[in-house]
Amino acid sequence: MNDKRKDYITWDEYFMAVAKLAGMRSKDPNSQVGACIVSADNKILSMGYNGFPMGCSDDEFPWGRDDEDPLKTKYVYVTHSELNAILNYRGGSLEGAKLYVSLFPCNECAKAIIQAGIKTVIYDSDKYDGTPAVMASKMMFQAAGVQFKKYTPTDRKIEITV
Ligand SMILES: O=c1[nH]c(=O)n([C@H]2C[C@H](O)[C@@H](COP(=O)(O)O)O2)cc1CO
Ligand SMILES: [Zn+2]
Repeated sequence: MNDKRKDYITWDEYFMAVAKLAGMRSKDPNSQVGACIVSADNKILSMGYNGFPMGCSDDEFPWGRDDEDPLKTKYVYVTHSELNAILNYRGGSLEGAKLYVSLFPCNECAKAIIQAGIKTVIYDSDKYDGTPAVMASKMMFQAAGVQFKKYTPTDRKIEITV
């Protein structure tokens, strides 16, 4: 029994699973998004999920998507998972870091990702591909030299009992 075990999870599986675990904290009834920021040498630096800013109650602010009054929708209040992960990092620079995220970043998050110095984005769902927000993100990432690559799912099911 000198050999190491063989069925350990890969770095990509680990960090995407951590991103999705963070997303499980989201109160959004429609899209739960999680993000995990990792250093170039594979150390987790920060995590985040989509939610309302501190002091803005999950029970009082609206979670709806459609209303003629934009103030009655979540969109004007919610902080995206990627921005939360960037803002949750209190350790200094994110230059050269990688971001794992369960949904392709919108244009506002893309701006923050670029300005934070994050150089690689690994995403899972791209369900808003083709929308102006995602098209703008992709254009900005390309212009700024941020690599983005789709996470390749494996057939491994990661289950945790807590
Ligand atoms: O990059 C993202 N990161 C992120 O956290 N979100 C959040 C904002 C909202 O709470 C939710 C999107 O809501 P919906 O799919 O119902 O439009 O996901 C949305 C995006 C992209 O749209
Ligand atoms: Zn966003």
